[in-house]
Amino acid sequence: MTFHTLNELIAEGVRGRYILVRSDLNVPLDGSTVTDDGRIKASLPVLTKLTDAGARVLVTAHLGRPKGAPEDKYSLKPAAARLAELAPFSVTLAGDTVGSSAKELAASLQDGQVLVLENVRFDARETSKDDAERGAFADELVALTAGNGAFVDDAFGAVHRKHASVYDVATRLPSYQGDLVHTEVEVLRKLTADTQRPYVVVLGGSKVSDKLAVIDNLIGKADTILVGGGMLFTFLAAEGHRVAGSLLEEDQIPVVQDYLKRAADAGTEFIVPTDVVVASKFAADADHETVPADGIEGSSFGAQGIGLDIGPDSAAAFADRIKGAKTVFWNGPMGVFEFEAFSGGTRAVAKALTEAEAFTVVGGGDSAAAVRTLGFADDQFGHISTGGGASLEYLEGKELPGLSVLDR
Ligand SMILES: Nc1ncnc2c1ncn2[C@@H]1O[C@H](COP(=O)(O)OP(=O)(O)O)[C@@H](O)[C@H]1O
Ligand SMILES: O=C(OP(=O)(O)O)[C@H](O)COP(=O)(O)O
Repeated sequence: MTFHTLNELIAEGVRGRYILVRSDLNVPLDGSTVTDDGRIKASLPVLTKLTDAGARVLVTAHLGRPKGAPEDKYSLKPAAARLAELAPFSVTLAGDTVGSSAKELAASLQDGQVLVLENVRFDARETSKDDAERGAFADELVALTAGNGAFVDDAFGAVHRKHASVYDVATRLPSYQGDLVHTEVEVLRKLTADTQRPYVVVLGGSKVSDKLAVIDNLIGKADTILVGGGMLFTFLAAEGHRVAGSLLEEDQIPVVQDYLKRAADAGTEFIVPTDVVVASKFAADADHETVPADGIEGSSFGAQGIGLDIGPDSAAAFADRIKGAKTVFWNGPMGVFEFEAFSGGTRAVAKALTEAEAFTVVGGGDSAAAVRTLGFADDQFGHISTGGGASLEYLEGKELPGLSVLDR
């Protein structure tokens, strides 16, 4: 695939033009505080280049997974405020996405200024499976560019989503690849073109069904897949164990059983935790204890117990595998690292990556936030990617709608 670049767009001239930029501002929040601004910082260079060149920039972005209607807790307010603090240009947030506020503020936008539109997922059409519905929303976004606009996709974390602000707008406007997307794709392209083995993939996090789907194509590609985070319970259930109140995708149990069956023949080894930290409730101050992975319901909390981290034996086994690898890709925290009591597995995995003599990539909004929150520095890893699901889908060899739509 070849893409029109941001530099080409700037060379064509952007002064006075409305440039629609899809950024990934999906940052972790604690109330209205941004707890990791990595994605905002990663979005700055493209916005700075465009504003320096005199563009009127309209930023589209999502935050979380609202249900197609405005919800205060998913507002881009905190992200836009942090962007405004960091940016050398003026930033305003519209009160809506394509409504009267967006239209009025866009109309009065000056050269070199940025208007962030409210969370695109406040409109159900953004994520609709229906092409016409998404198209109608894309038309309204494009209308804000006043007839002479262009589109820049710089939201690497969302390139695997066939959503209106990622995909459909690119079919309606001259479209360009942002520098962040370019850099991220280059790193992953090199990783897939020349994978040094052993190649270890570490998976965790809470987007369990998304990630279980990705594993299918990693079987036969990765030498070892370490399974932690929320998805480990579906693996334990697939092995016939009871997981009490832990995260479980019951309908995925047969899928995981199939993975486990196919893996050995394909030369991929799954390593599933042998011990788990079980808590009385989902809270920072919950009572907790470490139990064998096949004894979760036997913890003091019985059927109420929730597995919130991998146990220390599993963390040590994972660390060993990671240290023996030549390539490591990690997406998804091993546990609820936001609570200190359940951060041990994530910390151990992060430390092992920093100690491995390997090319290491950490992908995902929360995974990147985790390593920084736990005190690691970005330069201790080969690459910290802004996209978790997007990176994984790239590595499994899937076509990413947000990239293929930009192919010239
Ligand atoms: N056992 C678990 N139960 C519930 N949530 C978990 C568990 N392990 C990890 N998580 C949560 O997963 C979240 C990150 O998941 P995800 O969004 O999939 O990762 P990323 O953003 O890195 O792709 C974190 O907020 C963490 O608290
Ligand atoms: O946080 C994101 O993905 P990630 O958790 O896989 O890194 C992106 O912003 C995409 O969000 P989505 O998975 O709700 O489409």
